[in-house]
Amino acid sequence: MNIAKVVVDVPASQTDRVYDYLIPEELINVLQPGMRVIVPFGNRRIMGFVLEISSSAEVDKLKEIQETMDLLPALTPELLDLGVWMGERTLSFHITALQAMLPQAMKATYQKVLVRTGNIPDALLPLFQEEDTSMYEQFEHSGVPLAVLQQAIKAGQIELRYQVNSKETKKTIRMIDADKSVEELQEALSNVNARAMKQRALLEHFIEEPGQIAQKHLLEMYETTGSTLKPLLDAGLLRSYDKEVLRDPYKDKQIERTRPLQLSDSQAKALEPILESIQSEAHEVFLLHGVTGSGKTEVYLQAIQQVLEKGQEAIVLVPEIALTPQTVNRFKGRFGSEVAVLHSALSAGEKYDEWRKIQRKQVKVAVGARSAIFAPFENLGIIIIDEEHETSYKQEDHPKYHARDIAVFRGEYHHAPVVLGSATPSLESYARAEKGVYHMLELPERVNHASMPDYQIIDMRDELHAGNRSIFARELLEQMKERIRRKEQIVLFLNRRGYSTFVMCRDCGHTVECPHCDITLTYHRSSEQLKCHYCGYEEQMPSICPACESDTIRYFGTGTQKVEESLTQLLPEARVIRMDVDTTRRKGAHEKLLGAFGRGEADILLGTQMIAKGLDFERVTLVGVLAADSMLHLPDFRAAEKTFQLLTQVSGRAGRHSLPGEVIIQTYSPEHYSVELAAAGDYRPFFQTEMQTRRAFQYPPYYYLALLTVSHQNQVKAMQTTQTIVQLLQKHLSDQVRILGPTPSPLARIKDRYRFQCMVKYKNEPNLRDVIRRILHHYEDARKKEDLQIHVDLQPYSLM
Ligand SMILES: Nc1ncnc2c1ncn2[C@@H]1O[C@H](COP(=O)(O)OP(=O)(O)OP(=O)(O)O)[C@@H](O)[C@H]1O
Ligand SMILES: [Zn+2]
Ligand SMILES: [Zn+2]
Repeated sequence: MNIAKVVVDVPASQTDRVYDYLIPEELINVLQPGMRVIVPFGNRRIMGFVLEISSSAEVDKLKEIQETMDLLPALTPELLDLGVWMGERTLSFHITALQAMLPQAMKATYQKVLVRTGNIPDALLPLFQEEDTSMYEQFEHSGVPLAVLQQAIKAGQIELRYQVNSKETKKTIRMIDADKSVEELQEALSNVNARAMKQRALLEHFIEEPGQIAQKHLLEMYETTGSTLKPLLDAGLLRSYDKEVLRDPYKDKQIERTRPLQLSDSQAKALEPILESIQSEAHEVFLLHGVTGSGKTEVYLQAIQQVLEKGQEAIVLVPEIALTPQTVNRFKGRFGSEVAVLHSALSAGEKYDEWRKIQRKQVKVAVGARSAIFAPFENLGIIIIDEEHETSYKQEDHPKYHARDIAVFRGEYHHAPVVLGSATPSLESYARAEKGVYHMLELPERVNHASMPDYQIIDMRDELHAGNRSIFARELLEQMKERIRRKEQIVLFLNRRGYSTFVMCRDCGHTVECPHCDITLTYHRSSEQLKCHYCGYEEQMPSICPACESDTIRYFGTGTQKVEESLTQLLPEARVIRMDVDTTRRKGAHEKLLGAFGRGEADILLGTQMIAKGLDFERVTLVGVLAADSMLHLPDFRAAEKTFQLLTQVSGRAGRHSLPGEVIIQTYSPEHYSVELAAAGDYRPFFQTEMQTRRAFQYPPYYYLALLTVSHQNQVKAMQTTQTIVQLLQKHLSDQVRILGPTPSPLARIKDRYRFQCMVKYKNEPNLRDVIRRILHHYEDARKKEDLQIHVDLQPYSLM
């Protein structure tokens, strides 16, 4: 068993295979599948994953593995299997799929450090001496066999950490400890001037309470500063050093512990089959369809509790924008320090620390956005995907996986249930549940007998005809005044997607576009700049029209800033909190703003997508949607579905507790079924209507899609390549497929590259992946040498 099968970190189709390497003497019995190693490749040293240890090789002359990066596998056997499957499914390189499962910090350049975490064996003592850490290099020069170190690591006595060579990944705190015996300190104390009270106090501290203490804490305790400490350090009585700490971003927060609630009848009914699946270890996918405020989270919590009682682990996925402190606290409140949170707002280092807690089995629940689906648990008892319809569960970069598919893979592997929860399930999932592929569970009512809110749809064209040119319909303004009078709260939602503030000349109609992309520039008021959201291009807002030189060039559209200004004019008494990318850029800002709103420090919460989900505030009784149809006109077959989902979610913030809620929807398309049916608050009629459209136009869930996008600086080249690809597809696929294209992409040019696409619609095409793989292979040279790009997205969510 001295051969390792290795996938190397060279993402290209020629190298997308397994290589054999010889395991050197000192790594035999140390290397395990899932560890990363450094191997010679050509004339380079590169990283690779060990997939398997074997006794036979394909070829005779083998190169040797140079060193190992890990002493504990970075990927479990399950995740190694998943890597193969994911690579196949998403047409990604195997190495890309494997890398995607690790936290960012592990992909960067690193430095290995050994950290003392228990009583260490004698052989390793010299490495540490008095310190708690030792550079790995020292170990390499020590002559101690790797197996000894590995044993100590497995026994939890030492930990191997990757310190990324950037500041943010490593967090240390300054510690102070006595550097002399208690007797010596006592003697020193008698020599300290009696008037140096604070110095004496510090020395007395270490006499009475020997042991290390954080400097900050020590100084606070004795209400003194570093200048008191310094003479004691200089005299060698005390010593200071930095200690690495595992960051816990939620540590300092007091989170109130909660207990399981008495379930309503329908909650209990929904929980029952999930518990059964957990108990009997029979994998099943559940679709928990529950209206907003129906208590889905409580069902998740109680299912997780059962899993923990069985000694198993749980993954909970929440969309990025719903990963608010409020959401996190619901899990932390129930399971305390058993919970790790994987959130993209954390620094790379913080994320890495949370990941390590999972790897080291210090936690049992992982709550996080999409990539948390790869949490390296080995005894999973349940996977929950909340708001399962969210398109952010699909990764847009390679590997282009959907978290739902990964969840099902892992659920099958662990014989564990997967629970997909939503008030507005994706059409794909609901259709599967109707067919019996998924097990449908329903929560048709809100908890505590709270009723669903009342709806009003307001046609903004009527407002205009009646002479109202403001952003707010008269009715909405009246209702807002009323709520403020009653000391209730209001949520105002403005959908920014597809509704940007663009600049147009009133005289000639000229709009200012990005010189590199076929898209209008967006006006940013704070900097008076026009920006391109695709390539980052910026220019000064012009004062005269570049086309006709008239000075009537203005910005159009409604941004949150503009709404806020209007509110100040029309409702000067209202206290407004605005939440958008601008006001939440700073770390912790999100939490602060929501906290203030929760404490009633504002009457109106005005925001974009980020306030649509997960918020549960008792006094919110009015929700206003300012532009319901802004998304309807996007070139996306899911436009109606997304509109319906968003309207339902936002509306769901109103009247969740004892006070009744009301929703006012402003729109220019009041007759559109997605607006009407969202107002009716009924999912099924929407599902049925939308399914008919999908069937008629041959879209999912009736058909599968593959989207190929070709881009090149030369427009003709991009077009012709797409044309050839279409011909190849036609030749090699069955007659059942429909191939659309070549057509220019909706975003026809980005960063000076022209983009063309073709779309394959199919029901059953077992050859498809092979054919596409061959096409990609065929263009491999051109992609490298001529800078041709071909992107393949199977089951795409972004069609732009
Ligand atoms: N059995 C119960 N008894 C009392 N209160 C409950 C119960 N279940 C849930 N709640 C409370 O009801 C409120 C709404 O529940 P929850 O937020 O879980 O609903 P949800 O279905 O996840 O809603 P949404 O989809 O809108 O986020 C919460 O404040 C929750 O604490
Ligand atoms: Zn003009
Ligand atoms: Zn641009």
